[in-house]
Amino acid sequence: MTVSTTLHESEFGKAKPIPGDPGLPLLGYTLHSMLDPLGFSRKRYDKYGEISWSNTFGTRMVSMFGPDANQFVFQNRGDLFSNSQGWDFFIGKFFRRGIMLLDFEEHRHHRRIMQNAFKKPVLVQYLDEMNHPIERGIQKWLPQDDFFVLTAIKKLTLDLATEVFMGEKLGSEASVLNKAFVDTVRAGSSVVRYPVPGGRWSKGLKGRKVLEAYFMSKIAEKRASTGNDLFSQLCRAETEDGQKFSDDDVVNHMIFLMMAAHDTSTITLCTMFYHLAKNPEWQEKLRQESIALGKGHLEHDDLDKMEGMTKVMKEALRLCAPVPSVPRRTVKDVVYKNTLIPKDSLVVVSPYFTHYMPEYWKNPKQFDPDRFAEDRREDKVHPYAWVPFGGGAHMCIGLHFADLQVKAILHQILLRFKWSVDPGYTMPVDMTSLPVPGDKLPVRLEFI
Ligand code: HEM
Repeated sequence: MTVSTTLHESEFGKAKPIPGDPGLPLLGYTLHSMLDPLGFSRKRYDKYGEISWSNTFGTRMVSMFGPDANQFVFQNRGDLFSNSQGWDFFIGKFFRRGIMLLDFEEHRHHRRIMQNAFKKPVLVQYLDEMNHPIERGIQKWLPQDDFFVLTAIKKLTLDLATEVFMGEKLGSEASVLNKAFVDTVRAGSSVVRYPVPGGRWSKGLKGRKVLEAYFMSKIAEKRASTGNDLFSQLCRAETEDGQKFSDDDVVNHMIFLMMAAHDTSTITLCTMFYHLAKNPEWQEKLRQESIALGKGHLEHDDLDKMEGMTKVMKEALRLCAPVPSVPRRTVKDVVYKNTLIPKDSLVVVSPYFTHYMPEYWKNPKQFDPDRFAEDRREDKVHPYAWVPFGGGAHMCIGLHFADLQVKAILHQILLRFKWSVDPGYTMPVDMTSLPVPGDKLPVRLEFI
């Protein structure tokens, strides 16, 4: 692979411009990329190869496809790509100064502090704190023919976030916070991207203010507490040389973390639910695995024992990457495989597209968890072929948290319920924001 991190005279001379075309007047390829992102990306890849430009979302966007491109962008050797300038257009107003929107040395500094809130002993505590609220949540579920999985899982993960992240027992304050949080998250996908009264954008700005005021009002109490919730952990988090977060940092990181954790875990669980409904033999296999464990609540040491569940989770993350594409902006001229990406280009890599490349995956559209079995390990064909959590300096800090949360929830559900869909059913995926079941995924839910 001829990639370089610094632009030498000789490379600059030889480098070609990025191929591409603008698409329709005004709209460009916005509709294509929202309605059928996979088909659209495949056409671009077949026509132009790994890198091409188009007009999408009212701006010139450079798409980079495949594992080599993922590696180049995620590794970001030489600090070529800015995260903050990439994400800013989409979520900057609502999640400003969240860790994913920081760059380079400042980002590394914040990450070193935050890492302390995600170490193994802390994760063990999060899991302990989570099991009872999960049980309380799913005990309220009742067997029915049209059980909407997305609605139920969203509520469960949001309630968990309030308890495990904020340390709030559910009451009137929690529902105000939940609403503020939902409004803030929804605003990122507004079509009208300015504050029309009553519109998504202005609700998002209001929601952000409510969250800021709430977190700020609790800081002193949390700094003094010995609580196990993420909020207390961030207040206490400290590097070996004594670096800590300021009050503003804690507030910004909490608001970002709530968002990063909630939708992504919900999407993963919905995808697992769907494929386990379509493949009842896998559902039963996982149930037997959970029964064999012999306990109602999963503990941290059990995570690696859940072999079947691990494979199904990996396959769900492959089939539906919760963060389907990841933006960056070049802060200098960059040469990638002899193509010049000029400074200030909006660049997007696509875990979603990579996960469906037949060049790397056997029958990529098929649900086949055993592709992750030790004797196959299709994901090992390239270190950046399976990238639901990204890679490099900004790689998801919550990936182990996600693992334990998703598994702890699914374990309890499997022990209590079975679920199915009609054989002809196919779940529509709404890709206008993050990929969610377009029909909220109705299943037939029964007690086992
Ligand atoms: C299945 C669930 C999840 C998926 C698929 C996922 C995916 C991702 C991806 C792709 C990124 C990289 C974005 C980039 O490079 O610009 C990321 C970053 C991040 N994720 Fe996750 N995530 C998940 C769950 C979580 C959870 C549960 C948490 C917190 C508890 C979390 C916290 C974060 C944070 C803080 C970052 C930014 C890290 C940084 O910039 O240094 N994520 N996630």
